[in-house]
Amino acid sequence: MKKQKLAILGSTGSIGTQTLEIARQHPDKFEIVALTAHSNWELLAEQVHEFNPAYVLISNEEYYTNLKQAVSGTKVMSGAEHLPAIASLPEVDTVLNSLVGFAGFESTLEAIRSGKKVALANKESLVVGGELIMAELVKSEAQLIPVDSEHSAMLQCLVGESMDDIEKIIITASGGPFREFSKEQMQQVTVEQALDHPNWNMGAKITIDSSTMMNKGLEIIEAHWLFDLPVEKIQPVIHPQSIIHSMITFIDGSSKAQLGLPDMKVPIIYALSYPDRFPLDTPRMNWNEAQNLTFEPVDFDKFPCVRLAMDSISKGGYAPAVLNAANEVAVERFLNKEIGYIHIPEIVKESLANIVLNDSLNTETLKEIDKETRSYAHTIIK
Ligand SMILES: NC(=O)C1=CN([C@@H]2O[C@H](COP(=O)(O)OP(=O)(O)OC[C@H]3O[C@@H](n4cnc5c(N)ncnc54)[C@H](OP(=O)(O)O)[C@@H]3O)[C@@H](O)[C@H]2O)C=CC1
Ligand SMILES: CC(=O)[C@@H](O)[C@H](O)COP(=O)(O)O
Ligand SMILES: [Mn+2]
Repeated sequence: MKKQKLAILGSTGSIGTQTLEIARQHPDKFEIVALTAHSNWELLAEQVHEFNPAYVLISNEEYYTNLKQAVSGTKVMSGAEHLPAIASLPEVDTVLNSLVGFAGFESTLEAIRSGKKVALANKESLVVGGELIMAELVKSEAQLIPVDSEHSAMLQCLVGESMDDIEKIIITASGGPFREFSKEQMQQVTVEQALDHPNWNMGAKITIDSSTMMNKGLEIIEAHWLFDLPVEKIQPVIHPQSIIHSMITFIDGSSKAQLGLPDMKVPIIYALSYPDRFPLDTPRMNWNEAQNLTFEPVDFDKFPCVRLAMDSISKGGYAPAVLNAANEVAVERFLNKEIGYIHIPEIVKESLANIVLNDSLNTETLKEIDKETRSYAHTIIK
């Protein structure tokens, strides 16, 4: 079998390193052509020594010299502006986009324009520019396969089904570390508490998003674009065990669910092997050990970010990009202990109310609105 040639954008992160674990298990199936990181040049250099890619890029130029001196036999590049070029390298079959935030958008777009198979972890790409990405997808031979666990579950439930038969998607949410907190307790939340996700070990930004449930809001927007469904047909439900990764209810009342331990290697390998499956050596569910699978409604009052995200997609245009940029700034400032936890939804709400652009959507104005919103959000914080 011909090896799948991979470019992993964000190879030093949580998803990137797990993708490399999969490549390590399957040296006969994957060849690593390109790796990128932002600042962690030491880990990137180790990855280069192990996987020997033809290209390596460090987006933070400060670390170019360190990286260049640490590796040989690989083309070393620096600067975030070159990420889309890595995503469209002619020798690459599959782009695994595990960058975090808006920084991943242009690479997704470019990978699709150049006809790649795109295994997409970077949900923010679809949040900010879903309309542009889906328009490019229909024009090219590219494939867009979600890595996000819920969307992978949806895709797996939809194999062999007709899209017309979907009544609704049930997107599950763990509820994060503050599921049982009162609104008063939420006022005192610390960074350490918010980074302590009950089920998943992930990068810092998505872990904070899970705690505010903005993650679920972003994922509803992601599902809206991936499966071409109105937001009203995507219902979030709290499932604290994170065993059911999502469900589809069909027009005859039947529902399908995809289950498994909370382990991102499963959706990652599914995206890489789709439409086939590759074996994966990872822990299995023990079905003899009884475990309760429970469900609760989402408390939209305690987690206002979910509604803000749903409203932003209903508003359309640039609103989701404003939501995303304000959230990225608020999360970063919270992680730096510069604002309180409860300020995160406030900053997003105020940005959405004040930044409006009615122009038709394109990449350049998307970049401008992202920049403008970031600057506005920092101003509110001041
Ligand atoms: N982790 C998970 O389990 C899941 C993650 N996702 C999504 O996948 C994406 C990646 O998440 P995760 O792996 O947790 O994130 P991490 O923070 O762990 O990793 C992010 C990666 O992107 C690089 N990076 C960070 N900032 C920039 C930037 N400005 N420009 C270019 N590269 C950058 C980092 O480099 P460096 O290490 O040098 O900083 C790192 O390689 C996110 O969109 C997230 O929402 C979705 C579902 C599950
Ligand atoms: C693993 C994954 O896909 C994350 O997006 C996960 O869903 C986060 O958990 P929450 O359900 O708490 O947002
Ligand atoms: Mn998810």
